[in-house]
Amino acid sequence: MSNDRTPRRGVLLIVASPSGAGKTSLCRRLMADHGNLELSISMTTRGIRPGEVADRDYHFVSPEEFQELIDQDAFLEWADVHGSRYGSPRAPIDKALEEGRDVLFDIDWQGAAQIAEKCPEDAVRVFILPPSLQELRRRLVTRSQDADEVIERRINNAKGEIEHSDMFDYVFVNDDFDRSYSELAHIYHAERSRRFRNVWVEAYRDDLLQEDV
Ligand SMILES: Nc1nc2c(ncn2[C@@H]2O[C@H](COP(=O)(O)OP(=O)(O)O)[C@@H](O)[C@H]2O)c(=O)[nH]1
Ligand SMILES: Nc1ncnc2c1ncn2[C@@H]1O[C@H](COP(=O)(O)OP(=O)(O)O)[C@@H](O)[C@H]1O
Repeated sequence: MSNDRTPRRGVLLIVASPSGAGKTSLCRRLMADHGNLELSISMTTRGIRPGEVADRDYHFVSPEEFQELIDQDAFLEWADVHGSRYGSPRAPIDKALEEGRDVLFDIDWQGAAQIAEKCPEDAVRVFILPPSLQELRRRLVTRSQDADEVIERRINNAKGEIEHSDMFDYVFVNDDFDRSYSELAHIYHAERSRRFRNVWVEAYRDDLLQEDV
């Protein structure tokens, strides 16, 4: 019997939340724990923050470069968020899927909707809620990477984003970090195990049925 677990159909795991609810921290840990999961590194026109690394956290580009990429149809999805443009480059996603890997997206509800429409079977949408808006503010202030007016803008946008949580497949509250991480990891594991993604199972099952006992 072969132990080869390919071919398989990859998961497009989309994690969204209002800014500050904790999606980046949860996604980083999920990536660290799962070698087969690749983070989709977005392009953005926003400026780099202290502590961020270009091409690790985002590909930082000018508005003109971003527009050129739209014209070339280089994005699986893109959207205007908090006054900047963000998009998921298509090529690395296609490559990861071809190689049997899963792809993780830290994107907003607009991007989640576009991917779910284009790839309805592969997309799994997870929305993370904050324990309260007051706690959201506290986390944004504690993260201390944004100017005061940027934080206010993000808090003002939070309700609009939370309103869209009803289009997501899974929703949970990020109160205790470890408990929330376990919830996210369980969702990923269950989705990864779905039969239709594990294309190899069919041949494996046939081998089992033909085995002499
Ligand atoms: N549609 C879309 N949204 C993105 C993409 N990359 C990031 N975002 C979203 O843009 C918003 C702002 O992201 P960011 O500037 O990193 O701020 P943060 O959420 O406070 O860490 C968040 O909701 C991200 O999930 C992308 O490629 N496409
Ligand atoms: N469960 C949690 N409890 C307390 N603080 C948290 C929790 N999850 C994340 N944080 C902190 O909140 C801040 C915002 O988290 P981050 O992951 O950057 O959010 P987002 O990517 O959604 O904007 C960070 O300083 C992070 O360490």
